Amino acid sequence: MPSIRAPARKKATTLTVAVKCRPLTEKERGRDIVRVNNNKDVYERSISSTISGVVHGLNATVFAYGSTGSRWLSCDSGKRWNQDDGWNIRTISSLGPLRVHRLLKIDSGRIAAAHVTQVVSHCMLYLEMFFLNLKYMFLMVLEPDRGMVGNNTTRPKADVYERSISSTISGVVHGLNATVFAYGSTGSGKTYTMVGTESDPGLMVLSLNTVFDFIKNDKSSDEFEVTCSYLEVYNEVIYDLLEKSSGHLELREDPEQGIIVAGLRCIKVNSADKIVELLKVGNSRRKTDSTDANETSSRSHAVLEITVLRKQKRKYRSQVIRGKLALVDLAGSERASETNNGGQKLRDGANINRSLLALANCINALGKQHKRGLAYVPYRNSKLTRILKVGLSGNSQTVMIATISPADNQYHHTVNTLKYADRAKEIKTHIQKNIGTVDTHVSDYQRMIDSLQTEVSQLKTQLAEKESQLNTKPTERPVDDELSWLNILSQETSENVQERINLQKAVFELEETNLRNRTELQHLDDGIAKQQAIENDGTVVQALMLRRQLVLDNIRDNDETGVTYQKEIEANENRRCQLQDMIDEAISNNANKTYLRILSQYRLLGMTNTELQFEMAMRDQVIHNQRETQRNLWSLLMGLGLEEKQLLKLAAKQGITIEDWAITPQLGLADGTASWKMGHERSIRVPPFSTSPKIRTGSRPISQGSGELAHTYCREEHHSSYYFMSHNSPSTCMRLTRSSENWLGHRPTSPYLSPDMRGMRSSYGEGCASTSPQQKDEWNNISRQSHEGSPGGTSCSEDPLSGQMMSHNSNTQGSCRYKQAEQISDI
Ligand SMILES: Nc1ncnc2c1ncn2[C@@H]1O[C@H](COP(=O)(O)OP(=O)(O)OP(=O)(O)O)[C@@H](O)[C@H]1O
Repeated sequence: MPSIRAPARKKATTLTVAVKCRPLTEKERGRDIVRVNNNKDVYERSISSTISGVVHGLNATVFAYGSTGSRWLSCDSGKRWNQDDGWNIRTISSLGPLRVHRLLKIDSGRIAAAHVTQVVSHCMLYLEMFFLNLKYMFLMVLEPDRGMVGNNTTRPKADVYERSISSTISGVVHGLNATVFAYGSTGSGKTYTMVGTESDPGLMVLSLNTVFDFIKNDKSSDEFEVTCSYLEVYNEVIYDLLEKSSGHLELREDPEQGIIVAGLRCIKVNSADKIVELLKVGNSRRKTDSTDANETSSRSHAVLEITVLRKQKRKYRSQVIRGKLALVDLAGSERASETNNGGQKLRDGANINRSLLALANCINALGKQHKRGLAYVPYRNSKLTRILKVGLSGNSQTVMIATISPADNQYHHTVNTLKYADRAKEIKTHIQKNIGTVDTHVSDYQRMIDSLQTEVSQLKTQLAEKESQLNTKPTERPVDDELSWLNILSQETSENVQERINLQKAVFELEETNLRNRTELQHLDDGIAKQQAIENDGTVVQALMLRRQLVLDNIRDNDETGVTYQKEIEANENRRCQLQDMIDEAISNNANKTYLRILSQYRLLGMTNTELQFEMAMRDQVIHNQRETQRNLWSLLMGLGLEEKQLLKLAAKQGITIEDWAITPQLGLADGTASWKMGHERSIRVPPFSTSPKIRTGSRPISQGSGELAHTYCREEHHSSYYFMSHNSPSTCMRLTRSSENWLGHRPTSPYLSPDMRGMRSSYGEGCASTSPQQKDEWNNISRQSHEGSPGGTSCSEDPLSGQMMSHNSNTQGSCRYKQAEQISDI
């Protein structure tokens, strides 16, 4: 019986941006250019009583009057407010949370900050200030007490914490995601803010205390489980800080959980102290170095992730909610001239700057409110931005702490940081509770990957044994050299695969964005034509034209980026061919067949693993889209005037369970014994650049067995034909059978298919953008051949890695795949 679950309610929220200024260091004495000017007094003494009238239904207007030139907003300035600066309380509406803005002010190269703080309950108060130079408003500005770094006279971090993120953190125990990251130039105090010291613990420690305090004081019968992981991204490689000698880790995308790092150690913890211990160990492994700008400069980005699983036992059923908290300490942006670095440090710096630039570009794209949804957000340009993706635009309540230095020589960095912080305020995220059951489709894939990983680790052990044997035989030294050379090749191959996957995904996302843009363009054209023909409202037409131009500009920009990606894909493909030739040659020349076979198999499994992740990401994307469609369907139903109660009653009559308050991701994917009347809708991705997404109705659900989640079928899944791999001996072939219980050695088609096949694959821009009827037929033929071409559904094609012919097996999946091909061919 299909169970139906409602889409979790989403709440739009904006990034909370706090600016934190560190104290001067001894070296910087007397070079302070930052003033945090507290205007509380001004407020208290002049307008607070006026404002409090607002909650009693009175309107209030405050304006400043005075001659030009005075921009200070302090009580002693004599001339309080300046008209040019334009104090302007614009909107006062009843009921709503209080908005407190603090202001940063740039004046003739000196930076000053002013803030307005006052709590006026139940009244939304927008205060805006305009300055001649730059205009900044922040939710909060955290100033240092007047003192020097090291004199321990700075404002206690607990204060910062209380005022900025404690409420965000407590959401985590209620199933919400939260991200807190510190952003600023090198030496501005990011690590101090996030990690802290023994006497002045950072936000990481304070957050953990909040989480555990909550759990300790919880009076319900809920069970809690807290796990923690700690990773660093150094030179674009991810390492596990909780592993003594961590290997390189890979990123994987999950529609529910966002980006996850495969193989990252998650440790169960039951006290904040335990995590602090782990933090200490992790920090000692972190790559730091001394530079001219900072004696202990972090050369990597570190991410501490705390997951809180809360098992709620309810009367009728139990549910699990999962909140995740990511605390990120970024490496600092730096100028080579300031750090005086050379060699490895210079290279590290370049990598740090590249990933921070990628982050800045994402913030820019996301912060352009008028362009929201139109511009492509280049998350894929760095591991850091992929890790922060959920925090920047997904299901997360996010706090950005912009750290600045008060010293004059940091002026440009400070302005830069403030610029990005200002932009980041516009970024919107959507938070929703993570309520779920464990047996989602993800667990199937996870099992498959786990099984592959087990195999990979077994092969690793065999390799290590073989290597130690070789090391004990001096006569075999040349073989040893050859082997390490092969290892390098193997490593390069896997990097090449990873790069290809990233590029494919980037193209995929880019075209997804442009698909939306083109859909909007079509609607705009229709709207303009209608306006011109019927209503002829000049203002509306002008507005539509303006929007049209904006959309067109974005399409052009995105297309240009797409061309660059295509070039990179070609270069990547050429490199792959070179690597393959080298490996093949080595295999045919080398006598140590056993070792090479293991090595080759190891390499293939590694690639299979990566490809599976690609496959999963694609599927996840489809599932994600489908959920969106269902959400829309649900809204439609509600919009039709149907009451939730009626709907639930109707569903109950049909024997359909509706979990909680609405419909399920499985809507329309029933197993045939029960059906949702409006169900079986299936969102199918249309080729890029077509005019509108289509929703299919009435097609028979394809199921792999009762109770199992059916999968969404769409164009990008077509590359997932599974086949046997034939190596030296057929007996060593991996069995590629798909079952809902177990995935053994499945191998989806390589991203490096023969050109014909590739043309049909998910690489948008290759296959999808221009799929002609002829191509569709060709694809369908290939698909049919591969699934029913030979007895038992076995057919042959070239091994993309070895060039040998391989048999394809279409097991039970075959007929389903053939159905998919038919469905696609009508699009
Ligand atoms: N609020 C503060 N109170 C006291 N000392 C501070 C404060 N903030 C920073 N510092 C000190 O300033 C120096 C630089 O800080 P920190 O290492 O945190 O900078 P960072 O931004 O993380 O630099 P990088 O990006 O190079 O790692 C350190 O010596 C730190 O102890």
